[in-house]
Amino acid sequence: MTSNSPVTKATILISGNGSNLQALIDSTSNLLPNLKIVRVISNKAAAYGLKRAAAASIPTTYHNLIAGKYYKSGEPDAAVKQQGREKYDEDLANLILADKPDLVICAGWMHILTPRFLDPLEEARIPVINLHPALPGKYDGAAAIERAFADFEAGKLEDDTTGIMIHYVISAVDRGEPIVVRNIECRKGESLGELQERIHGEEHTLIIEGTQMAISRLWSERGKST
Ligand SMILES: Nc1nc2c(c(=O)[nH]1)N[C@@H](CN(C=O)c1ccc(C(=O)N[C@@H](CCC(=O)O)C(=O)O)cc1)CN2
Ligand SMILES: NCC(=O)N[C@@H]1O[C@H](COP(=O)([O-])[O-])[C@@H](O)[C@H]1O
Repeated sequence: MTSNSPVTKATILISGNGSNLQALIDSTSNLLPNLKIVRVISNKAAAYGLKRAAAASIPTTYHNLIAGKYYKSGEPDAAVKQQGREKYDEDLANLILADKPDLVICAGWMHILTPRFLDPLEEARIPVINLHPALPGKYDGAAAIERAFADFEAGKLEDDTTGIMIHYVISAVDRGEPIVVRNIECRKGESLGELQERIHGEEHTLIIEGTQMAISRLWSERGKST
Protein backbone atom coordinates (compact mmCIF):
# COMPACT_ATOMS: atom_id res chain seq x y z
CA MET A 1 0.00 0.00 0.00
CA THR A 2 1.57 3.27 -1.08
CA SER A 3 1.08 6.64 0.69
CA ASN A 4 -1.08 7.91 -2.18
CA SER A 5 -3.31 4.81 -2.13
CA PRO A 6 -7.03 5.60 -2.14
CA VAL A 7 -8.85 5.59 1.19
CA THR A 8 -11.00 2.46 1.56
CA LYS A 9 -14.15 2.97 3.58
CA ALA A 10 -15.27 -0.20 5.39
CA THR A 11 -18.31 -1.21 7.42
CA ILE A 12 -17.66 -4.01 9.89
CA LEU A 13 -20.32 -6.48 11.07
CA ILE A 14 -19.91 -8.18 14.45
CA SER A 15 -21.89 -10.22 16.97
CA GLY A 16 -19.57 -10.59 19.94
CA ASN A 17 -16.22 -9.84 21.58
CA GLY A 18 -14.78 -8.01 18.54
CA SER A 19 -11.14 -9.09 18.90
CA ASN A 20 -10.89 -9.26 15.09
CA LEU A 21 -12.54 -5.84 14.86
CA GLN A 22 -9.89 -4.61 17.30
CA ALA A 23 -7.16 -6.04 15.06
CA LEU A 24 -8.64 -4.04 12.16
CA ILE A 25 -8.93 -0.88 14.27
CA ASP A 26 -5.29 -1.24 15.37
CA SER A 27 -4.17 -1.91 11.79
CA THR A 28 -5.31 1.55 10.67
CA SER A 29 -2.25 3.02 12.40
CA ASN A 30 0.24 0.71 10.71
CA LEU A 31 -0.54 -2.05 8.18
CA LEU A 32 -3.74 -0.50 6.82
CA PRO A 33 -3.27 3.29 7.09
CA ASN A 34 -5.79 3.96 4.32
CA LEU A 35 -8.56 1.87 5.86
CA LYS A 36 -11.34 4.04 7.26
CA ILE A 37 -13.89 2.14 9.35
CA VAL A 38 -17.07 4.15 8.84
CA ARG A 39 -19.42 2.07 11.02
CA VAL A 40 -19.56 -1.03 13.19
CA ILE A 41 -22.88 -2.85 13.20
CA SER A 42 -23.85 -5.59 15.66
CA ASN A 43 -26.91 -7.83 15.79
CA LYS A 44 -26.31 -8.31 19.53
CA ALA A 45 -26.76 -5.42 21.97
CA ALA A 46 -24.25 -6.85 24.44
CA ALA A 47 -21.47 -7.30 21.87
CA TYR A 48 -18.27 -6.03 23.47
CA GLY A 49 -17.13 -5.05 19.99
CA LEU A 50 -19.57 -2.11 20.16
CA LYS A 51 -17.56 -0.78 23.10
CA ARG A 52 -14.31 -1.28 21.18
CA ALA A 53 -15.71 0.75 18.28
CA ALA A 54 -17.00 3.52 20.53
CA ALA A 55 -13.59 3.72 22.24
CA ALA A 56 -12.10 4.30 18.80
CA SER A 57 -14.76 6.97 18.00
CA ILE A 58 -16.26 4.78 15.26
CA PRO A 59 -20.03 5.14 14.73
CA THR A 60 -21.96 2.07 15.92
CA THR A 61 -25.40 0.65 15.23
CA TYR A 62 -27.24 -2.15 17.00
CA HIS A 63 -29.42 -3.70 14.30
CA ASN A 64 -31.82 -5.97 16.20
CA LEU A 65 -33.87 -8.66 14.50
CA ILE A 66 -36.60 -8.87 17.10
CA ALA A 67 -37.34 -5.29 18.04
CA GLY A 68 -41.03 -5.69 17.27
CA LYS A 69 -40.23 -4.39 13.77
CA TYR A 70 -39.67 -7.72 12.07
CA TYR A 71 -42.15 -9.97 13.71
CA LYS A 72 -44.41 -9.90 16.69
CA SER A 73 -43.25 -11.54 19.91
CA GLY A 74 -44.15 -15.16 20.53
CA GLU A 75 -43.45 -18.00 18.12
CA PRO A 76 -44.37 -16.83 14.60
CA ASP A 77 -44.58 -19.53 11.96
CA ALA A 78 -41.58 -20.23 9.70
CA ALA A 79 -42.92 -18.17 6.79
CA VAL A 80 -43.46 -15.11 9.01
CA LYS A 81 -39.99 -15.55 10.50
CA GLN A 82 -38.41 -15.76 7.04
CA GLN A 83 -40.25 -12.63 5.91
CA GLY A 84 -38.96 -10.90 9.05
CA ARG A 85 -35.41 -12.02 8.31
CA GLU A 86 -35.60 -10.77 4.74
CA LYS A 87 -36.94 -7.34 5.78
CA TYR A 88 -34.19 -7.23 8.41
CA ASP A 89 -31.59 -7.92 5.75
CA GLU A 90 -33.07 -5.32 3.40
CA ASP A 91 -32.94 -2.69 6.17
CA LEU A 92 -29.37 -3.76 7.00
CA ALA A 93 -28.35 -3.24 3.37
CA ASN A 94 -29.94 0.23 3.30
CA LEU A 95 -28.24 1.14 6.58
CA ILE A 96 -24.85 0.16 5.10
CA LEU A 97 -25.43 1.73 1.68
CA ALA A 98 -26.21 5.07 3.31
CA ASP A 99 -22.55 5.27 4.43
CA LYS A 100 -21.33 4.49 0.90
CA PRO A 101 -18.56 2.07 2.00
CA ASP A 102 -16.17 0.39 -0.43
CA LEU A 103 -16.10 -2.90 1.52
CA VAL A 104 -18.07 -4.81 4.13
CA ILE A 105 -16.19 -7.10 6.53
CA CYS A 106 -17.96 -9.82 8.57
CA ALA A 107 -15.75 -10.19 11.64
CA GLY A 108 -17.61 -12.69 13.80
CA TRP A 109 -21.01 -11.82 12.31
CA MET A 110 -23.25 -14.71 13.35
CA HIS A 111 -26.22 -14.18 11.05
CA ILE A 112 -26.84 -15.86 7.73
CA LEU A 113 -27.32 -13.16 5.08
CA THR A 114 -30.09 -13.61 2.52
CA PRO A 115 -30.11 -12.31 -1.09
CA ARG A 116 -32.19 -9.37 0.16
CA PHE A 117 -28.92 -8.17 1.68
CA LEU A 118 -26.41 -9.58 -0.79
CA ASP A 119 -28.14 -8.43 -3.99
CA PRO A 120 -28.23 -4.67 -3.20
CA LEU A 121 -24.57 -4.80 -2.12
CA GLU A 122 -23.62 -6.61 -5.33
CA GLU A 123 -25.65 -4.06 -7.30
CA ALA A 124 -23.61 -1.31 -5.64
CA ARG A 125 -20.39 -3.28 -6.35
CA ILE A 126 -19.52 -3.44 -2.66
CA PRO A 127 -17.75 -6.72 -1.86
CA VAL A 128 -18.59 -8.52 1.39
CA ILE A 129 -15.87 -10.62 2.98
CA ASN A 130 -15.98 -12.98 5.97
CA LEU A 131 -13.58 -14.55 8.44
CA HIS A 132 -14.36 -18.23 8.90
CA PRO A 133 -12.44 -20.53 11.26
CA ALA A 134 -12.26 -23.51 8.89
CA LEU A 135 -10.73 -24.57 5.57
CA PRO A 136 -12.68 -24.10 2.32
CA GLY A 137 -15.52 -26.59 2.07
CA LYS A 138 -15.08 -27.81 5.66
CA TYR A 139 -17.29 -27.08 8.69
CA ASP A 140 -19.51 -24.48 7.06
CA GLY A 141 -21.56 -22.47 9.52
CA ALA A 142 -21.36 -21.89 13.24
CA ALA A 143 -19.21 -23.80 15.79
CA ALA A 144 -16.60 -24.74 13.15
CA ILE A 145 -13.69 -24.94 15.61
CA GLU A 146 -15.64 -27.15 17.99
CA ARG A 147 -16.60 -29.53 15.17
CA ALA A 148 -13.05 -29.75 13.84
CA PHE A 149 -11.77 -30.42 17.36
CA ALA A 150 -14.35 -33.19 17.89
CA ASP A 151 -13.29 -34.84 14.61
CA PHE A 152 -9.61 -34.54 15.57
CA GLU A 153 -10.30 -36.16 18.94
CA ALA A 154 -12.16 -38.95 17.13
CA GLY A 155 -9.22 -39.43 14.72
CA LYS A 156 -11.36 -38.30 11.80
CA LEU A 157 -9.75 -34.95 10.95
CA GLU A 158 -8.02 -35.12 7.55
CA ASP A 159 -4.23 -34.72 8.01
CA ASP A 160 -4.96 -33.64 11.62
CA THR A 161 -5.34 -30.19 10.09
CA THR A 162 -8.03 -27.54 10.25
CA GLY A 163 -7.59 -23.87 9.38
CA ILE A 164 -9.02 -20.41 8.88
CA MET A 165 -9.88 -18.35 5.83
CA ILE A 166 -11.10 -15.02 4.60
CA HIS A 167 -13.58 -15.47 1.78
CA TYR A 168 -16.06 -13.53 -0.30
CA VAL A 169 -19.62 -13.86 0.99
CA ILE A 170 -22.24 -15.41 -1.30
CA SER A 171 -25.62 -16.84 -0.49
CA ALA A 172 -24.21 -20.35 0.04
CA VAL A 173 -22.82 -20.10 3.57
CA ASP A 174 -18.99 -20.11 3.73
CA ARG A 175 -18.78 -21.29 0.11
CA GLY A 176 -17.64 -17.97 -1.42
CA GLU A 177 -14.28 -17.66 -3.22
CA PRO A 178 -11.43 -17.88 -0.68
CA ILE A 179 -9.16 -14.82 -0.52
CA VAL A 180 -6.54 -16.22 1.85
CA VAL A 181 -6.34 -19.55 3.70
CA ARG A 182 -4.14 -20.66 6.59
CA ASN A 183 -3.75 -24.28 7.72
CA ILE A 184 -3.70 -24.95 11.46
CA GLU A 185 -2.44 -28.30 12.69
CA CYS A 186 -4.20 -29.83 15.68
CA ARG A 187 -1.96 -31.10 18.47
CA LYS A 188 -2.45 -34.24 20.56
CA GLY A 189 -3.32 -33.46 24.16
CA GLU A 190 -4.33 -29.90 23.36
CA SER A 191 -7.67 -28.80 24.84
CA LEU A 192 -10.43 -27.14 22.81
CA GLY A 193 -9.74 -23.88 24.64
CA GLU A 194 -6.03 -24.03 23.76
CA LEU A 195 -6.86 -24.70 20.10
CA GLN A 196 -9.36 -21.82 20.08
CA GLU A 197 -6.72 -19.54 21.61
CA ARG A 198 -4.21 -20.48 18.91
CA ILE A 199 -6.79 -20.04 16.17
CA HIS A 200 -7.89 -16.61 17.44
CA GLY A 201 -4.28 -15.48 17.43
CA GLU A 202 -3.88 -16.55 13.81
CA GLU A 203 -7.20 -14.91 12.88
CA HIS A 204 -6.00 -11.51 14.03
CA THR A 205 -3.22 -11.50 11.43
CA LEU A 206 -5.21 -13.26 8.72
CA ILE A 207 -8.05 -10.74 8.81
CA ILE A 208 -5.54 -7.95 8.09
CA GLU A 209 -3.96 -9.93 5.26
CA GLY A 210 -7.34 -10.83 3.77
CA THR A 211 -8.58 -7.25 4.01
CA GLN A 212 -5.42 -5.96 2.31
CA MET A 213 -5.95 -8.43 -0.53
CA ALA A 214 -9.63 -7.54 -0.90
CA ILE A 215 -8.73 -3.82 -0.95
CA SER A 216 -6.09 -4.32 -3.64
CA ARG A 217 -8.52 -6.32 -5.76
CA LEU A 218 -11.43 -3.90 -5.43
CA TRP A 219 -9.33 -0.92 -6.46
CA SER A 220 -7.65 -2.77 -9.33
CA GLU A 221 -11.11 -3.71 -10.58
CA ARG A 222 -11.94 0.01 -10.45
CA GLY A 223 -8.74 0.81 -12.34
CA LYS A 224 -6.83 2.36 -9.44
CA SER A 225 -3.54 1.10 -8.00
CA THR A 226 -3.03 0.76 -4.28
N1 LIG B 1 -25.17 -15.91 3.08
C1 LIG B 1 -24.10 -15.93 3.91
N2 LIG B 1 -24.23 -15.41 5.14
C2 LIG B 1 -23.14 -15.45 5.97
C3 LIG B 1 -21.93 -16.06 5.57
C4 LIG B 1 -21.84 -16.57 4.25
O1 LIG B 1 -20.77 -17.08 3.82
N3 LIG B 1 -22.94 -16.49 3.45
N4 LIG B 1 -20.86 -16.18 6.49
C5 LIG B 1 -21.34 -16.05 7.86
C6 LIG B 1 -20.46 -16.22 9.00
N5 LIG B 1 -20.64 -17.59 9.46
C7 LIG B 1 -19.55 -18.37 9.32
O2 LIG B 1 -18.47 -17.90 8.88
C8 LIG B 1 -21.87 -18.05 10.01
C9 LIG B 1 -22.41 -17.40 11.09
C10 LIG B 1 -23.61 -17.84 11.65
C11 LIG B 1 -24.27 -18.93 11.13
C12 LIG B 1 -25.59 -19.36 11.71
O3 LIG B 1 -25.97 -20.52 11.66
N6 LIG B 1 -26.33 -18.37 12.25
C13 LIG B 1 -27.70 -18.60 12.78
C14 LIG B 1 -27.86 -17.90 14.11
C15 LIG B 1 -26.78 -18.33 15.06
C16 LIG B 1 -26.81 -17.45 16.31
O4 LIG B 1 -27.54 -16.45 16.35
O5 LIG B 1 -26.03 -17.80 17.24
C17 LIG B 1 -28.70 -17.96 11.83
O6 LIG B 1 -28.33 -16.97 11.13
O7 LIG B 1 -29.84 -18.42 11.89
C18 LIG B 1 -23.74 -19.59 10.04
C19 LIG B 1 -22.53 -19.15 9.47
C20 LIG B 1 -22.08 -14.75 8.02
N7 LIG B 1 -23.25 -14.89 7.21
N1 LIG C 1 -18.87 -18.57 11.25
C1 LIG C 1 -18.30 -17.34 11.67
C2 LIG C 1 -17.46 -17.53 12.90
O1 LIG C 1 -17.54 -18.54 13.57
N2 LIG C 1 -16.65 -16.51 13.19
C3 LIG C 1 -15.80 -16.57 14.36
O2 LIG C 1 -16.33 -15.72 15.36
C4 LIG C 1 -15.23 -15.31 16.18
C5 LIG C 1 -15.35 -13.83 16.40
O3 LIG C 1 -14.45 -13.45 17.41
P1 LIG C 1 -14.32 -11.88 17.76
O4 LIG C 1 -15.72 -11.37 18.02
O5 LIG C 1 -13.42 -11.86 18.96
O6 LIG C 1 -13.71 -11.21 16.56
C6 LIG C 1 -13.95 -15.66 15.43
O7 LIG C 1 -13.33 -16.78 15.99
C7 LIG C 1 -14.45 -16.01 14.06
O8 LIG C 1 -13.68 -17.00 13.41
